[in-house]
Amino acid sequence: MSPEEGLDAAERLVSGSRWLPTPLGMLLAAAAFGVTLALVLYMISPLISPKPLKLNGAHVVVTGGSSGIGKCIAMECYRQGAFITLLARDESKLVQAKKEVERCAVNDKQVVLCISVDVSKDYGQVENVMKQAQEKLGPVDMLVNCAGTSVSGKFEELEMDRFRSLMEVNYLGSIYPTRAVITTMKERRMGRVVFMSSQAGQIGLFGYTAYSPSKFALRGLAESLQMEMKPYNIYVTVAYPPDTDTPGFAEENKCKPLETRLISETSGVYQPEQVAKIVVKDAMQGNFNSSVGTDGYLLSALTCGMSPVTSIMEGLQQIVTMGLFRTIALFYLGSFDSIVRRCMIQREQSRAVDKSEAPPPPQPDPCFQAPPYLGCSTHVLSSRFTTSHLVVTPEGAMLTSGDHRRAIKSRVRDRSP
Ligand SMILES: NC(=O)C1=CN([C@@H]2O[C@H](COP(=O)(O)OP(=O)(O)OC[C@H]3O[C@@H](n4cnc5c(N)ncnc54)[C@H](OP(=O)(O)O)[C@@H]3O)[C@@H](O)[C@H]2O)C=CC1
Ligand SMILES: CCCCCCCCCCCCCCCC(=O)[C@@H](N)CO
Repeated sequence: MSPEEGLDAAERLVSGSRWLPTPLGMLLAAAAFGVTLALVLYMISPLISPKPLKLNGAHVVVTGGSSGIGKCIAMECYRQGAFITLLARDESKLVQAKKEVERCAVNDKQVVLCISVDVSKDYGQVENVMKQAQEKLGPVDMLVNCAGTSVSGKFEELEMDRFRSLMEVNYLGSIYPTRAVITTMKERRMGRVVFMSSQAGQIGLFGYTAYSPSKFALRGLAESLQMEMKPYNIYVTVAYPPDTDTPGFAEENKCKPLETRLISETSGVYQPEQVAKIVVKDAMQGNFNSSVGTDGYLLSALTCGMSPVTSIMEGLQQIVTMGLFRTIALFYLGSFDSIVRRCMIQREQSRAVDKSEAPPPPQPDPCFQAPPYLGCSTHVLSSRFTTSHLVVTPEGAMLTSGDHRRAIKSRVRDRSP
């Protein structure tokens, strides 16, 4: 080879486009790497995921099992062959729920037991009831703490006693039943415990100064308990449902501030059957987190904090999406603040009109918690995410769009002579 030829060859090597990565080549390599990584992660994910619990023949205790979400959870478990104990206070509701659950039987050995008890008052009583249930149906495989209630209202208008009573029912009412079954679960080295929090247990909202803390508390309890119980193969699930169409929800709506209503509308209203299906599936799989709907998914990813992960995919998703979701969240927060501000301005304007133009309105329904307004005007409260028509009636009621509006209308009709 002459020196010129050698130089030529070297030049070809340096500039040799055949060997240098092209953009397409780089893309392919990245894709191959991504696919391999996903495959490896998928293969090792069962190593950190718990072994699913089979419900066939299992004993499931559902507190608050006589109504709403709790009743639907009991029905869902019964459909999978479980034996059920329902706990709640009102005996007639329990008997009615027992009948409904029994209709979901898949074999003729299944039993529904119901016992009346207040889960929030006396630990001794709750312990006794759990003993009775375990004597009849065997050790508890899954405990679903669903007994709970909600009250909304402005901080300074809520009765002082509410702050204590919500903490008692929603928080202590979950501690007592859990404490009563956990020792046996540890001995058997198996079990599932579900806590029913709420999306309002992930974000503090206008009107929920008494309710939200009682649901946030469950998260702290669940994280601590999970760390203690993991070596015993006991898995804890915290469920964070959005508004769900239940008797409890209907009751709550009677006295809900407009702001709370408008903000909650963001994530919609779900059916208890939908919520129950998701919660039961997550509990069986031993997932720490159980969320419902798109907003539920966003909220859970965003508020994962130091909570345990139960699959590698879940962890990866959290890592990748955190910044983006926080950005979206800032827009949501902005829109919630704007709802609150507009409602306040609205009230102040109506109050001013009220002062300048007497006659005094008829007795306002204290449940609306809105000062009496005069005149009938339509305003539009809108944000990027919520658009609702706010109608101020002569009686002082504020009507919003959709179902709430119809519901309130009928209430207004009922009240008028
Ligand atoms: N519906 C919703 O929009 C949402 C609800 N949640 C939560 O889900 C759970 C169930 O709600 P939902 O189905 O709407 O409620 P419901 O009011 O329809 O049912 C509540 C159940 O809990 C029982 N209960 C209440 N207090 C006690 C008590 N002290 N001791 C024993 N049992 C009690 C009730 O029976 P009894 O009164 O006879 O005792 C009833 O069986 C609650 O914890 C709630 O906070 C969370 C997010 C959204
Ligand atoms: C990326 C960020 C996404 C943020 C989405 C935020 C959505 C907030 C909606 C909160 C709804 C609260 C429902 C409470 C339900 C409840 O517990 C009561 N109904 C009980 O009766």
